[in-house]
Amino acid sequence: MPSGPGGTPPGPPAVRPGSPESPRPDPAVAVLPSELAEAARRLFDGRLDLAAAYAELLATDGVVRGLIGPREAPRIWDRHLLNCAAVGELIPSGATVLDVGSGAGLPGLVLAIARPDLRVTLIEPLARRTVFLDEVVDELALHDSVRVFHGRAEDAATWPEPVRGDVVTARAVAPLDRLAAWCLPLATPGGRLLALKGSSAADEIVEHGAAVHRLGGGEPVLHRCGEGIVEPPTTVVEVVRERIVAVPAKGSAKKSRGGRIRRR
Ligand SMILES: C[S@@+](CC[C@H](N)C(=O)[O-])C[C@H]1O[C@@H](n2cnc3c(N)ncnc32)[C@H](O)[C@@H]1O
Repeated sequence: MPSGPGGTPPGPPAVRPGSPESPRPDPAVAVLPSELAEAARRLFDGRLDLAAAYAELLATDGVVRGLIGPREAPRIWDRHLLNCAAVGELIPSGATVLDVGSGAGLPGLVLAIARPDLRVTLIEPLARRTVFLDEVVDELALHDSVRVFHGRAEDAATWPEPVRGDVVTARAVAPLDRLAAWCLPLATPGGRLLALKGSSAADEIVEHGAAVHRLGGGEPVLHRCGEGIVEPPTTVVEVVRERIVAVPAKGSAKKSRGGRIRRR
């Protein structure tokens, strides 16, 4: 898979909402292609209808509102839903998952759909995106397992009410050193960062391994998820939070604006 900016996998390119590039697509564009049906059945099991409903929301409202590019709509299943769901094989049963930089819900909402045993928090600083995420949670009735945190990962880590997860996921958000700085403080001790990466994953491990270690992470491990199910398999860098290191004082990094979790 080609890499996006910062050595990340190519997330859906954003377009301006309401621009002429983003007319409302025909929902039929999100229909599951027959050649992917078996993979989708394996990954979503009894929740395939829910996955199809999310695919349609992404390919219609998600495009119209500029959350994903119009060219992504026909490849929602292979590049986005199946690619993200494959990561579930690295997540233990009943885990608490934080998805940093969820955007339109990738991979967090996909994992919540595929794995009803998980408790998922979607962390996203842009209001336009959290409004969409809240609406999808409503529409798909995922309230019991999904909550949306409106704010940056750095804010979630230092919030008075701890936001912590056994697993912290991130796709197309930042290079590995920055991800480790944002995500390791959100992992419970012994918990893990799972960074979905593109073809630069191995190079990033070499480049940022020392920084990851300084931030309390163990040696990064490269995984290929969904072998024999999705093509290409999803490349994931796993980092265990081995040590607790002090979080830099607020204000020493990028200025933070606080965050909130919408409660129901
Ligand atoms: C390229 S998008 C990827 C979205 C989604 N993960 C995907 O794969 O489609 C990067 C997302 O990271 C979010 N983001 C950027 N900095 C962040 C931070 N410090 N904490 C949490 N999210 C952040 C952005 O708002 C944006 O939604």
